[in-house]
Amino acid sequence: MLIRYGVSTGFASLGSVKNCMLASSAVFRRQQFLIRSLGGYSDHIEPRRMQDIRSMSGTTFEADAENVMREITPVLDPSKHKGQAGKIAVIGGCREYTGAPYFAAISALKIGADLSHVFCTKDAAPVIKSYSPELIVHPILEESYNISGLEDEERRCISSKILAEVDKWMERFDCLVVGPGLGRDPYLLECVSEIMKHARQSNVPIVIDGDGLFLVTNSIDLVSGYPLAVLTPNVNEYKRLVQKVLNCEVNDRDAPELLQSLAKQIGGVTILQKGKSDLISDGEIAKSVSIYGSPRRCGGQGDILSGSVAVFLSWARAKGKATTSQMNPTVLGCIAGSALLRKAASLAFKDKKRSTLTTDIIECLGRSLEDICPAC
Ligand SMILES: NC(=O)C1=CN([C@@H]2O[C@H](COP(=O)(O)OP(=O)(O)OC[C@H]3O[C@@H](n4cnc5c(N)ncnc54)[C@H](OP(=O)(O)O)[C@@H]3O)[C@@H](O)[C@H]2O)[C@@H](O)CC1
Ligand SMILES: Nc1ncnc2c1ncn2[C@@H]1O[C@H](COP(=O)(O)OP(=O)(O)OP(=O)(O)O)[C@@H](O)[C@H]1O
Ligand SMILES: [Mg+2]
Repeated sequence: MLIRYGVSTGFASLGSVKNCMLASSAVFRRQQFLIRSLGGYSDHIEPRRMQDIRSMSGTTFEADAENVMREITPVLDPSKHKGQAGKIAVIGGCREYTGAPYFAAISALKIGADLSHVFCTKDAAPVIKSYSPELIVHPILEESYNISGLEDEERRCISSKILAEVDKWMERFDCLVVGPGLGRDPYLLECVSEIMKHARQSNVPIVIDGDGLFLVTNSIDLVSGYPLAVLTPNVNEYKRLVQKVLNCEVNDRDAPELLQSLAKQIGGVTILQKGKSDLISDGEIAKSVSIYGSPRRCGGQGDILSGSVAVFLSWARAKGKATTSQMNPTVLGCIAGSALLRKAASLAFKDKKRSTLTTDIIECLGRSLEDICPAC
């Protein structure tokens, strides 16, 4: 028997700035949100799903993260060749920040990607290389201070050389991570905008974090309507994004609804809102990951997350329709990346307590994944 559920299926209105400000009926909005979260596109809802919807009104959208990981993590098959488990590129690393791109890139390898590249500024490259021989580091990006005094034509020439260098590799990458330790130099960000446009033309997924979010918040067209874009904002980055796109303030009461409407408003990108619980939405469904992590808030954990999401998203895409959950691969990647980081942080904290650092968490990534998906 089908029950007529008297609400419109359209969630688009929630995405509008107007609705954000005129949030008059919390109950009505929650009903709409819950329907979408269950993947409901019809206005006919079966009784069991109605019950599900009611039971979810305590905002329990917890993802079955371990099953997601099991489903998308590839088996270690001797017939596979180098590269098939993932080729990731991090665009980040400048004079100030060398740790962040390293954390993202090395995390991708520790989880199981085969190759991890870093495209950074010339100053940052020797430092990042010295952290690890495993990373392939391209010293190609330029900041304004390095090209000051050059004519516009010469600057344009340098930009096109940078772009050509990244393009040589682009088609080979399974995912880009844009932003960890990128800095905010205007000339550098202009080049990175072009790199993102090329990635988009080549259908390469892009995880955007840190200063990449600063860039995207001010140039939302770079990601708008691109379903392979994943934004991973922390508290500050999320506030800035909401203010810019929805023209309203963040309010904890309707957090999942607001997130969902933000993702929808940016044309169906996936957003992983980091916090005490990580909330994930692609504008259609919303999930949370609340596995206990660590009370240590040392810098760099978001960088691990961006590298992890890139790997899991690549794996989820490679699985294609073979996953039973029917969820968007970008959402699956976010769920798995968030859960793994939290597990690793919890393991590291057990051992190191107050002295837990990001490098300790990275050392626990392998063991955390092994507990859920044994290699053999
Ligand atoms: N080792 C490295 O190389 C690392 C480099 N990194 C790179 O740095 C770049 C800038 O990224 P970001 O995260 O520092 O900038 P942003 O989000 O503006 O925060 C700035 C300030 O906001 C505050 N604040 C933060 N969280 C908050 C919260 N939950 N709730 C409340 N307040 C909060 C806090 O300020 P405070 O508490 O001091 O006032 C914080 O200091 C970017 O490229 C990134 O990748 C990092 O990845 C770390 C490791
Ligand atoms: N209050 C919290 N309690 C538990 N876990 C948290 C909390 N805040 C963040 N996290 C976890 O830490 C991860 C990184 O989030 P965080 O907000 O530190 O990112 P970030 O500020 O971008 O980090 P980074 O220092 O790398 O830039 C999140 O995925 C989340 O799982
Ligand atoms: Mg960050």
